[in-house]
Amino acid sequence: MSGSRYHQRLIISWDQLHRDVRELCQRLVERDIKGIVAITRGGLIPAALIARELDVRLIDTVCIKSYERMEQGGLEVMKGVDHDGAGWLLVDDLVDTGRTARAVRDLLPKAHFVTVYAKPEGKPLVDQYLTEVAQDCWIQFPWDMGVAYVEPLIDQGKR
Ligand SMILES: O=P(O)(O)OC[C@H]1O[C@H](OP(=O)(O)OP(=O)(O)O)[C@H](O)[C@@H]1O
Ligand SMILES: O=c1[nH]c(=O)c2nc[nH]c2[nH]1
Ligand SMILES: [Mg+2]
Repeated sequence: MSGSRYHQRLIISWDQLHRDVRELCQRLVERDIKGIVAITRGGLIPAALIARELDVRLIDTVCIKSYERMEQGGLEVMKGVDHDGAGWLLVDDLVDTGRTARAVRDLLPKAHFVTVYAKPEGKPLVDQYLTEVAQDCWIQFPWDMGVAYVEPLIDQGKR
């Protein structure tokens, strides 16, 4: 993270993510949802979990390419949709600077836009989110991590 605008890291486990998405769903359960549009790729996982909780079978995608690791590059919409989002739930894992959200909002202005996590710069662009995270915090998602063996302290030459 040296030299980057991220100075903290928030590790999110699969279990934490699942609990967070379920909590977000508590606030969505009353809505009449035509279908879900997931913003690839990060939105695909919460979208699948939301679809299970709310019994939604119609799922579409908006395919966007923006970040390469922690660096934000040019934003490319690889696939859009042919409607304005009315009645649809638009789902992403997080909103950070809001650049992705702004581009997708233009494509689906009438969708109800939700993310699991939101940082201050991006949060005004979504209709609902569960947890606010500091702007300088990198959220480390479980699909970008793996379980690794940790050497006992006694064997690490700490004594
Ligand atoms: O608010 P922003 O600054 O635009 O950042 C948020 C976006 O960045 C991440 O996607 P990313 O572009 O890394 O692609 P991915 O979902 O395919 O991993 C995340 O899933 C959001 O879509
Ligand atoms: O995995 C991620 N964590 C983040 O905090 C983030 N911000 C933009 N894009 C991101 N991807
Ligand atoms: Mg994304």
